[in-house]
Amino acid sequence: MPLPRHAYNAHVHLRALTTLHYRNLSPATLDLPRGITSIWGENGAGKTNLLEAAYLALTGLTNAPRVEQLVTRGEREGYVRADLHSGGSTSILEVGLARGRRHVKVDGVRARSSDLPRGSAVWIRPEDSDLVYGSPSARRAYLDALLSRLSVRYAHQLSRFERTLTQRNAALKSGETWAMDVWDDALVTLGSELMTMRRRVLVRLAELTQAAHTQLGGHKPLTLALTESTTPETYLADLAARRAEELARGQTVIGPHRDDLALTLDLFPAADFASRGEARTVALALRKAELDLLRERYGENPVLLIDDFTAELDPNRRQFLLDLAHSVPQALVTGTEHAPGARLTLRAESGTFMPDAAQQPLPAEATP
Ligand SMILES: Nc1ncnc2c1ncn2[C@@H]1O[C@H](COP(=O)(O)OP(=O)(O)OP(=O)(O)O)[C@@H](O)[C@H]1O
Repeated sequence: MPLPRHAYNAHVHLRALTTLHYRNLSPATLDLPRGITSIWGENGAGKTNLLEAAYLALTGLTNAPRVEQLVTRGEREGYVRADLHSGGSTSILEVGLARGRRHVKVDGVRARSSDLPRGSAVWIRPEDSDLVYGSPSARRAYLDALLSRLSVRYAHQLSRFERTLTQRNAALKSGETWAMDVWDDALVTLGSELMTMRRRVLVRLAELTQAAHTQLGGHKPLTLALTESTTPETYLADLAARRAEELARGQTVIGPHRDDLALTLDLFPAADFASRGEARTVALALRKAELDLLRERYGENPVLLIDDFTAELDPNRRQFLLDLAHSVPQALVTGTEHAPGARLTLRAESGTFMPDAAQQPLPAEATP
């Protein structure tokens, strides 16, 4: 079923993306129209790097384990900048990468990563199947990242929880239990709030994921549920009951850091039983739900970043991706061939992106 075009009026428009010393990308500013920008080229040309740079500049987020990896080898510092039109005005979002850290500015003023508009982009990647096949930590990371983008409070409480957990684990390892009640109280307060917020979001996330799964032609019933190691109501008592085990293992064995987002297909755990195609369909449904939740939360359409639509061999799923790209006001779509219906087509080659003369551009749309 084709998706409605431009279901929401308000949207963000990434007008230009600048990169300097970012991975293999040549320093450049790319002017980007609304509609689909197709970026195509051979393996290793830098297509993923460009989407990663756009995601970082828009949201302040990265999947890279270390910031150093983002800086061009041999350089000391890197930089990305997004000229973002949203809500009638244009903001300049800048992320500097230096000494292993991200340095953020919004309109020239120093800011925190959390000040960037976290609902401004959704990134769909071939690796998303790891959400289904990977360990619980991959699904927890998806849930935590999504909730952190929906709620500044969640992001804040999550980082406080993680700090408290580290300190509590250190106390367990050293056997210094004299302050354990203090750690327990802090952990339970923070962890219970995280669990409650996860439960609340899960209801809508499940509805939206199931709807997208059906749209994608997934035939088996899909369910999403939280597998919880404890509950807000029993957390404190459960910690006390597990104290001896925790001391023996030197770590906190229950809490939201141990929970999972259980995905079942036809009542069987998708992680163990889904076929490769079924897993890909579930992963795409989760990303579509992320897009829907972000636009419900912020009332704006995020910029959609689709990495390697050509990796999608199933015709239904490939069409779904292209329909999705057409259903939002702006999408950057990479692949080893060009995406049909693009307003701008860029040929990627060794970290450079040149307008593709062979592709007839569509007429530009008026911008406010
Ligand atoms: N920090 C870095 N400095 C320089 N080059 C890097 C850095 N990090 C990654 N690269 C290189 O960037 C190149 C392009 O990677 P990228 O994943 O963007 O390619 P791609 O066009 O998406 O390819 P594919 O179609 O295979 O996914 C790779 O050859 C990689 O080695």
